[in-house]
Amino acid sequence: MTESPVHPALWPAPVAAGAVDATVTVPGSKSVTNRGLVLAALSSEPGWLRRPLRSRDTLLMAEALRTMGVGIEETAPSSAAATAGADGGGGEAWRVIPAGLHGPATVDVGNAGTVMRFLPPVAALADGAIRFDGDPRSYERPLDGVINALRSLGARIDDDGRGALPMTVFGGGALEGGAVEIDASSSSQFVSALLLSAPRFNQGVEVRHVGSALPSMPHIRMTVDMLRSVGAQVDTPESGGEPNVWRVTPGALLGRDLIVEPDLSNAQPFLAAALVTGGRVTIPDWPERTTQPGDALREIFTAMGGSCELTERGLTFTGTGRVQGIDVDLSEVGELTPGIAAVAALADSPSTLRGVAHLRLHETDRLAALTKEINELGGDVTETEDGLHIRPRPLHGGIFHTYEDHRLATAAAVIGLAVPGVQVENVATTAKTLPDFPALWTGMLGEATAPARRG
Ligand SMILES: O=C(O)C1=C[C@@H](OP(=O)(O)O)[C@@H](O)[C@H](O)C1
Ligand SMILES: C=C(OP(=O)(O)O)C(=O)O
Repeated sequence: MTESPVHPALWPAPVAAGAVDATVTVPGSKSVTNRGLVLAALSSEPGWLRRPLRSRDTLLMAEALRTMGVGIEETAPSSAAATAGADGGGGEAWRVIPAGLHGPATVDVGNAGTVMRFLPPVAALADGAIRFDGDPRSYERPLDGVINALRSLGARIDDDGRGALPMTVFGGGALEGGAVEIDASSSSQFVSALLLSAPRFNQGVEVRHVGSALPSMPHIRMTVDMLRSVGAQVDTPESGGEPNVWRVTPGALLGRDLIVEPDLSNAQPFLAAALVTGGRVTIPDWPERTTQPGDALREIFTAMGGSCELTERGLTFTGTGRVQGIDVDLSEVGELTPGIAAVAALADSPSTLRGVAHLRLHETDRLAALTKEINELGGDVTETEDGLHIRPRPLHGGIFHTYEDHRLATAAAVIGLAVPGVQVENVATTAKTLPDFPALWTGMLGEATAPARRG
């Protein structure tokens, strides 16, 4: 159904005139916003999401829930409330009003992993047929773990036999739930999907992961934390349970008032700008404690050549002007890989990025795309079985193709800071999670720059 948006235009990535020195306010987290929407929709009372991310992935989530009957109202804060920060900082808020979930409905997942994985369990609780469709790439992304688990928990689902989109969930108004085994080694989102809806299953759920290592564990912790914050009882391996087993007890969820944290993975290109230009970037509202994987950037980028400080102003990252390569296992924080690869391509020593074989099934095959695009600029990147080996080389300008992958586009912009003539194909694809990226980027570069320390 939905054709993915085509924006073939080339965006000339700006070269940094010197060391950046900027404060960049990053919009809300995709992962928190979409979990917040699902949990609020399943609650027994209305709730609020303040500073929600408004991007393609989150608007698709909101629209899908609306088509199943949930009320999601946009509220623009009064100017007085905005000044006082009463809405959590002056941004828009969403009021979510749960209602009886029903079909018939059609859900457009776009290419959002969170929408295609988190909503089938919600649809199984609805009354009526819910059809799921999306961008061509969504047909290729793994969904079998969710489909098979839901079938074994009592749902009726018609797909074309591949265990993938498009498909229809025939909701019966309730789902039995219970114990289920899944192999979630291709996406942690399978586990998150089952846990998020489980308080509403008659028997709750016991999810047992069987298979090779689970990626993106912080995202599962985010799911558990957010479930607990709306009153769900969750047992986890970390809380003394069995390894690889999560249990959710059935029960009503509370409506709550959630202020969405800035998206720390989307802070990555801006922090990378400080690193590669030997400058300084502050991200306001960086949380002191968070389950977001982007928090790991403090350690990873420090190891690559900088220092950071968390104060009441936010996180300030300061580059030294020297960028070192890194040997790092990114299995917990896979979505940071494109941005780290971009910095590694500009470093003064080789890097090995490991533990991210599952990135071949993300928005695009990220390992193949990064290898091809960096090498076409003169780089020396090879794919390994589970990651990338990057040997820095002097790079030159050229077209950087982005394969409708927001993180390929932001990675290209980072390289463009140091390499004249990089043209980013379809920079508008950043709208998946960061619609204002080009304006934020030029805004950052428009703030004071000091003579570059790099080189
Ligand atoms: O649950 C989430 O919000 C996410 C989980 C991760 O998915 P995978 O485990 O499929 O990598 C991550 O890469 C994605 O960007 C967001
Ligand atoms: C993998 C990602 O997204 P999705 O939620 O579509 O899986 C990502 O944002 O890097």
